[in-house]
Amino acid sequence: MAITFQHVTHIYQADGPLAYTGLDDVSFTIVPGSFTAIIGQTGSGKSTLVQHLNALLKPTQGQIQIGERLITPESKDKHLKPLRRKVGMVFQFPEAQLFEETVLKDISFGPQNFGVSVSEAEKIAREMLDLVRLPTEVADKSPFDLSGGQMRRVAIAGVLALQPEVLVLDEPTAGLDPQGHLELMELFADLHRQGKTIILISHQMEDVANYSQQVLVLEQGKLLRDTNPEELFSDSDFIKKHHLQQPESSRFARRLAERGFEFPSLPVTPDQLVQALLPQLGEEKHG
Ligand SMILES: Nc1ncnc2c1ncn2[C@@H]1O[C@H](COP(=O)(O)OP(=O)(O)OP(=O)(O)O)[C@@H](O)[C@H]1O
Repeated sequence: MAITFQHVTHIYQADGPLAYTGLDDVSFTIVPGSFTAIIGQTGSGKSTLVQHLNALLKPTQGQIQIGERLITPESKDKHLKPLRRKVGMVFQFPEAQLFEETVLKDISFGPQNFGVSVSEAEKIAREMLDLVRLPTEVADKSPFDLSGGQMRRVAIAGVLALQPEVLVLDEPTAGLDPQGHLELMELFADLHRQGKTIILISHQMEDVANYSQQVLVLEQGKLLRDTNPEELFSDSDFIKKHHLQQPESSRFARRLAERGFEFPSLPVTPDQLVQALLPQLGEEKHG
């Protein structure tokens, strides 16, 4: 399912004295099956942008094509259920939205809400537990008796239970320890390999470098760059000017090697990596 924003502007409280432009004339396309990172300083419009992906917010101007569905400022709130099923949203700290008395009931709530029978929904829920790598024993526990990382997996399993084509993740690893962080990122990478479109809001440039194929850089509601990690992190001036960080180079360098780039022997500093890559990027672009 492709997603295309065409000149999308979103103004909060557009008719009042406190009108504020959250997104400003933003255009881009996300192709099916891609892994897109959305980055930018706090308040740059990342959450505003992703809330348009399942029409929680609608554009004030412009339009958005999400698969077959066109969302315009005039779109009504009716018939959005199919879209909301196709685009799964994992908000920040999703475990705060757990509410059922058992893990199984929590995960099967979504499918049941979409008309799936209780037994079928529970079957899906068990499959999702496996998918997010939680042991089957947790099914009958209260979600509130689990660790923070496990609770988050339950919440993500609840979103995945609707079998969305697109998974939107708003800082999904915030507050997790490094191991929990890595395990979740690897889970998203697996889902991506299985064909899901992944859209990730992240402040962690390491993840942007290691997992994404497309990077959208926002600043004050404007789309500054629609690029890829190789080009983005090769542009030291842009990185400095917009207060972004260079990722640690070693894993990123390995990833570049897989794509046929040559790089200096490890370990390398980000600057050495950039110097080694710049000419090669030029060659890739032009020939
Ligand atoms: N409901 C709202 N009403 C008015 N302004 C809002 C509303 N929601 C967000 N904003 C403003 O829109 C701008 C973009 O907010 P948004 O939450 O999209 O940023 P963000 O990039 O996701 O930030 P963060 O990294 O802190 O989550 C901010 O200046 C914010 O204060």
